[in-house]
Amino acid sequence: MDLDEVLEDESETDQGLFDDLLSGKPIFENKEVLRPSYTPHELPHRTDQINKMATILVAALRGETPSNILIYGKTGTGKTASAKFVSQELEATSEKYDVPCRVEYINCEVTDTQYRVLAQLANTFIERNQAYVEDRLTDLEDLHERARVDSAILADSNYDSLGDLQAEIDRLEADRAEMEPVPMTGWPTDRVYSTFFEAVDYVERVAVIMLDEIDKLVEKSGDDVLYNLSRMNSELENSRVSIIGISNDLKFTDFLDPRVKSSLGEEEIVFPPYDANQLRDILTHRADVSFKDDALSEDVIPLCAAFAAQEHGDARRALDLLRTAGELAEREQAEQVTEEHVRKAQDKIELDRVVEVVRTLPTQSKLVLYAIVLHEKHGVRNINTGEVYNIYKRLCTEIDADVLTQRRVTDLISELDMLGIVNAVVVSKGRYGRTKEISLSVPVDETETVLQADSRIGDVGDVSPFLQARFDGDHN
Ligand SMILES: Nc1ncnc2c1ncn2[C@@H]1O[C@H](COP(=O)(O)OP(=O)(O)OP(=O)(O)O)[C@@H](O)[C@H]1O
Repeated sequence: MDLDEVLEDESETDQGLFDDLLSGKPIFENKEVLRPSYTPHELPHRTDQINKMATILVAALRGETPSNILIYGKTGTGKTASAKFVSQELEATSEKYDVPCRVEYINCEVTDTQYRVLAQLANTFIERNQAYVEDRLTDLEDLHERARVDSAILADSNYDSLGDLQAEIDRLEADRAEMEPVPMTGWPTDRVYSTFFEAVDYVERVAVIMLDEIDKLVEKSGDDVLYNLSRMNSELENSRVSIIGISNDLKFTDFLDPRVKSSLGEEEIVFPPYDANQLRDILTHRADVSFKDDALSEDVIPLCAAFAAQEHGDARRALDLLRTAGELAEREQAEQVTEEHVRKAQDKIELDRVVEVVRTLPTQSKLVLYAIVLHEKHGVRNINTGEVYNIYKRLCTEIDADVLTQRRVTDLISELDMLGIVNAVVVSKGRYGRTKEISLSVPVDETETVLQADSRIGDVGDVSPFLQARFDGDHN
């Protein structure tokens, strides 16, 4: 087949679906760098916090117990990224100097009960101990082989005789047989705790336990696990445990037992929100690696930084905006990312947030919201609670759901208000008292689509004739 034939042949099978998309100049050099999962090697404007953490944790490298640390700061202020960066450095240095030091990271939003936290810790240390025992056994069995040929080599070891050596091998094998992982449910908590305790104390080491989103753990399961972890050191013989707690919520320690509170908060490090200039630096650092040269027009980074600074200085939001703006430009096959793309990205992120919030509402709240949406769709705004309630009741009957009292519905409306989905303002009606005027703060069509995607709400039949009559009656 010559070239012409190949081309002709290809044109028959290849519809050019991807060619168009590939033909534009690429915007990104490496998009992964803008994703939340990426841990940056450089964290501008966090030097003070990183140095402070390192000054406290260096004790671990001296074989001492580092003070416990509590890290506070709003979302997206670099707490997790900084703590992970310091942990990686700590473990790397501990390997370099052969000091046994381990950092265990636990995300308490996922691992949110005392049982799960202890089980995860126990299993990690059991795995480490198993690896340690395997290595030791390999070395000792090798020594045993060689000593059987020439027992003189034992003089350089810790063993006086082949019998001693064999006894140590037997002991390790017995330990190995006993190392049983903790199941993810089913054991009494005491047993999980003592298994973790024995696992961590099996060899000499400093274990730094990093509890990210620690406030979620306390909220869900109380402070027992923190109490148990913080008093372990007085009973451990070989190892030491130190805790780093990370929290968005400055007030969560109010709920702690005073002993836990003072032990956990031995050192406190605050991560303040970033201002627009700092966000600009952070974005510039990341953009250098993630975008092609000249892919960003001049005002893109300052605008992303300004938008994110308005939202409590959140670096995650700033990076999301930059990545989404880049993706929108890529989709349009634009040569450059522009201010317009950033504005569209801002709208898109906001809409995604709303969709997520609405999608995860409980059914009753969805019904109340649907009642408000239906009013808006019929051009009726600023309705009062009674009007919402009437349609809500009708919707409940349609899908056979329990009908809540008007008082409960009022509470649900307040919750929707707090989530930023509706706007409920109290207005005075003179001598008729005060009433709430409720309107939707989010786009009506998208909200309706998300609500209808719920299988129960999707079952609502055609309510428009009923609604039309009602609206006509009430508002004309
Ligand atoms: N100084 C910085 N330099 C570079 N990237 C940063 C910096 N601070 C934060 N980031 C990035 O911002 C995103 C959010 O940071 P991080 O997860 O550390 O925030 P956080 O304070 O732990 O937030 P949350 O409490 O919501 O978990 C991550 O992608 C992180 O890499």
